[in-house]
Amino acid sequence: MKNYISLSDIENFEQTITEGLQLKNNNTAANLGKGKTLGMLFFNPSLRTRLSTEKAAKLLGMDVMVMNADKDGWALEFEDGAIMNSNKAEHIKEAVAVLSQYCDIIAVRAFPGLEDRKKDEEDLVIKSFKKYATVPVVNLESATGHPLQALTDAMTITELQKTKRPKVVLTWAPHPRALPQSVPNSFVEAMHRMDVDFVIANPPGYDLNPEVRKDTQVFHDQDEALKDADFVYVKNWSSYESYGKILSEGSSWTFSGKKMLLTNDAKVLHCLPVRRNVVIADAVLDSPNSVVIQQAGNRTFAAQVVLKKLLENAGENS
Ligand SMILES: NCCC[C@H](NC(=O)CCC(=O)O)C(=O)O
Ligand SMILES: NC(=O)OP(=O)(O)O
Repeated sequence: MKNYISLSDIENFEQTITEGLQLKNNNTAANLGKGKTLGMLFFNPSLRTRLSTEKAAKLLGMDVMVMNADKDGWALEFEDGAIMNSNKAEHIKEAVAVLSQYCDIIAVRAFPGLEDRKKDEEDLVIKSFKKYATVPVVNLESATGHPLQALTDAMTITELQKTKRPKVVLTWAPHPRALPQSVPNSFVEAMHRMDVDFVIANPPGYDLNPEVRKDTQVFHDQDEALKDADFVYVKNWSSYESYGKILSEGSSWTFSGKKMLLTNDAKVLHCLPVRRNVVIADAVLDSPNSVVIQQAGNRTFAAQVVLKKLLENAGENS
């Protein structure tokens, strides 16, 4: 693996899931990253991604540098040929070229603006890092995807599945703020690469990008979709069609104890942070069906297997 920008950078998905779960039980790569540095740049807040990726790097023996690039760095210009006489002090070309000398792997978080669909779909920040970096680049959640989260989700389902082909439901839930489609996009991509019976439930107007969901069955009736589910992934996202908009409060879509009864005693996943009693009810989050803490724990090992593959590839090429 040269970079980890999207799930498609993983060649053998099943093998990667297995390797991630093996690392959880037995850290066989504790020295692989000795003398190497991971640099992480955050343009948005984070708890899990920041700390689990730092931990993963340290489990591989790497040094880690973290920067809140939105607050502490110079305002970056991304446009080619820009005349920089306004508020942007540094061009991405210099910034990334410099970072590539300090770091052996660069990881970046940059959420979408959710105002201009075309612009967000260009995923300019992460793509620019990839373009100008001379070292591998990792996506810590970009405008269109959150592939470290999706690998974690796939590992968690694999770890917990009791049947060969479980039913997995991705359901939309309400939220007071407009959120990215990045997490559901990458989760859909992950489910397409697993042997699962996968469906999506969301209100009308919230259908995800057709290029991502492909031929996945979409229910606009949540109760119908939840029937016999073995895993329910609850997540809010803003509208893709009416781009970035909140179309309805949709409180009837909150994942409650009553909704839980429609499922096959399903395990409930969420990437966190979760708004209690808006997205998922206390009765569910505080029940044994909720696996959100185990899921967040797996973030470390998803990050570890990705960093391991990037280090191995760099080692082969040096
Ligand atoms: N990576 C975890 C999710 C990050 C982001 N959630 C948020 O911004 C929630 C913040 C809030 O609840 O106000 C999202 O949905 O993509
Ligand atoms: N799930 C996730 O990415 O969490 P953070 O936003 O806290 O990193």
